[in-house]
Amino acid sequence: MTHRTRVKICGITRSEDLQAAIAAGADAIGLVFYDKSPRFVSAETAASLLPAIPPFVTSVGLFVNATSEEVMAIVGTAPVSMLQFHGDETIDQCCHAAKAVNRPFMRAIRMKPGMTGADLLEYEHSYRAASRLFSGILLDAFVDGYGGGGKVFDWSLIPKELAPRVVLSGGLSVQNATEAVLQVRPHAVDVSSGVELSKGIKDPVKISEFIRAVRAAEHG
Ligand SMILES: O=C(O)c1ccccc1N[C@@H]1O[C@H](COP(=O)(O)O)[C@@H](O)[C@H]1O
Repeated sequence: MTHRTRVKICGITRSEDLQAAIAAGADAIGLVFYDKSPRFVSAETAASLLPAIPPFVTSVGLFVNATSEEVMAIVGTAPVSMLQFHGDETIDQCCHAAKAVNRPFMRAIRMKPGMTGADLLEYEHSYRAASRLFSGILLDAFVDGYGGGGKVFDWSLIPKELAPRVVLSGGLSVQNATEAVLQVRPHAVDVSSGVELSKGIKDPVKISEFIRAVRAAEHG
């Protein structure tokens, strides 16, 4: 049986980009609540976008070093269905914030030079043991500014046994999506800058070609 690789389109800031992602078949929509990001959306903007997200499409709120109180305030206004912690948060901070809003969460791990597959297995194990709200790890390249840098990391570092539970991100695009899915066989892929016209502005053509490239790999 072929696995259907889930696709998250991250960094949506505008209604027309949201519509394009949904029409193309995205499984998840990422909203960046990090005010230093060019893809930042306020809780109010996010709240205005959320009603257009249909059932069975997950809304993901991305946070970088936010306090539990800040997460509570944002989710109170914009009730996303899942959290993504993409900064330097500790395990305790992630678990505490997720518990405060009773939402499942993903932990982004930025692949620092020297990080090994064993480190990834250890991270996953520690988070899983720490909270029932932990949903999985997202792997990204290590870039300045925490994320959205369009940089690819060495996929061969991902242990085979971990791949089916991983969200793969970092520099994915129409050009490498098929190869990424064929090589890694991740649970899901996450893309932001690779489907943009300019920072924070998505390209509907690139979104639909990206999802088509992922689907093509599923039969490869
Ligand atoms: O998109 C951002 O601006 C961002 C800022 C801070 C942390 C994470 C951010 N985005 C996430 O980074 C990865 C990789 O993005 P890209 O595809 O390489 O551009 C992805 O998960 C984004 O959601």
